[in-house]
Amino acid sequence: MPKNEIEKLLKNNKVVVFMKGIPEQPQCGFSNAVVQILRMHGVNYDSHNVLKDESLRQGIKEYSNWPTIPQVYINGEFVGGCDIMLQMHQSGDLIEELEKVGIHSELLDKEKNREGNPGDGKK
Ligand SMILES: N[C@@H](CCC(=O)N[C@@H](CS)C(=O)NCC(=O)O)C(=O)O
Ligand code: FES
Repeated sequence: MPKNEIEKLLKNNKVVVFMKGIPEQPQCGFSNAVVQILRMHGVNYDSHNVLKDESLRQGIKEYSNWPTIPQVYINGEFVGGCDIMLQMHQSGDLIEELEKVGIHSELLDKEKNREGNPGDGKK
């Protein structure tokens, strides 16, 4: 798939995921991990199933110069695959990156509620 076609896909949503399968039924553990992470943050995103489109499967790897699927894009920029998303999730960087593009992570609200909730066992 040519670069300009991919750019069109990237413009459709702030968060775009290229994966194997669909969010409701990922076809690979790596794609599933990314879906689970985004779900935890309550992020709305576009997803594209590369297993249904061989030219997309190859095209997206050339576009990002990244050899594997899944691939997550925020504001049209390649962010990473499964390992990077997991790291960013664990470090808190993902919340920050989402915030930068005006997406408020649901996980942030949950953390705040915990801190502000007396009797939750936290000191
Ligand atoms: N370590 C990778 C795991 C993803 C991965 O290894 N994907 C492989 C197997 S699903 C892949 O896309 N291979 C090329 C292909 O299937 O086109 C990550 O962080 O995303
Ligand atoms: S499809 Fe086999 S590891 Fe992803």
